[in-house]
Amino acid sequence: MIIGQSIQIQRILTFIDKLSKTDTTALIMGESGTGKELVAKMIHQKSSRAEKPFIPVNCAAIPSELLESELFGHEKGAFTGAQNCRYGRFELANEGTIFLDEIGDMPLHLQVKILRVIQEKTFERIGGTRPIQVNVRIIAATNKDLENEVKEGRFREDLFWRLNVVPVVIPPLRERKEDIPLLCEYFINKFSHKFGYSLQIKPEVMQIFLNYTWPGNVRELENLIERLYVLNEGGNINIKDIPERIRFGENSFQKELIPDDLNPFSSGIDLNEVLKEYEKKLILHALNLHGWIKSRAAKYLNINRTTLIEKMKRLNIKDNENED
Ligand SMILES: Nc1ncnc2c1ncn2[C@@H]1O[C@H](COP(=O)(O)OP(=O)(O)OP(=O)(O)O)[C@@H](O)[C@H]1O
Repeated sequence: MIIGQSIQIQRILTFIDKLSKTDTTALIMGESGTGKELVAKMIHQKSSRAEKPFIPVNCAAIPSELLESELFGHEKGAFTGAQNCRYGRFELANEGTIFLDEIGDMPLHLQVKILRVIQEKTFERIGGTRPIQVNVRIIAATNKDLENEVKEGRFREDLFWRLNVVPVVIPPLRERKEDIPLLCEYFINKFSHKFGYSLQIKPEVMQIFLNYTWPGNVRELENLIERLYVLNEGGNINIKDIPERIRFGENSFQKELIPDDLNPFSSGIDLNEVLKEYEKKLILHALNLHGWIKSRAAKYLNINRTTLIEKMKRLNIKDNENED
């Protein structure tokens, strides 16, 4: 089930409906963990091939020297150790769907064979001469910029255009934050069946989730909820239960970058947090420069003494006992 109320997810659901009524090749693009395999499975399950196999192949996880035999199989005696004839995944997926995950990592010589399967619906097993006919729908996915891979010569342009007939782009979770509460609810519900108890996320924790950038996308959120189930036997989830990486992730990263005004903040800026840190630095600088005499430091900063005291309290700057 694909969860999400964002416009982007609603649009993807419409795409899935349309794609499941046809037999065209589809290309799903998105960062790791955004749900590419889930979308591919859903297209298959809603299609007329639903009763037939859905065969996923992670092209990046299988060493390139094994990938060809994994995909296309081999004849008996095709190479040392090939004692029996072996069916490849294309044959196993016959009448169903093959999901070629991480297709951007597929070696060029295999891209040619894939192109031929798309165009002619035939291939040969390794060591074989007899063309084998298959009726397989191909859905491919990638987290790479395939157009760029084409430019760099690592991906065949003809295959790119063949795959890119109907591109589906799944945006990262940080670009559809309105899906986060729904996804939390969905995973809490899912794991409550497995663990036999439930969790509640406090609003301040949800705020942290909304501020975080989720580089591992939905998979990271799902893993976090499972982890919270393992470590907390039910009840409320408080801020202290959340790993520091998520609690302070972006902020601790930014703190290191503050001295350099023009640093490239690759994943966005929490302006209030950065300004607060910068203000604290300037106030500490002024206080140190003037021996922690607040009236002088305030004058140096061109603010009132009372404003300085107020700011020191807010920024948690401990007084150095030097009263003026
Ligand atoms: N919108 C969603 N609703 C419910 N579950 C989701 C959603 N998106 C992703 N998931 C879940 O998140 C996990 C990761 O999704 P999936 O494996 O489909 O991602 P992927 O993009 O194929 O990742 P990778 O590129 O690393 O292979 C899965 O458990 C999947 O069920």
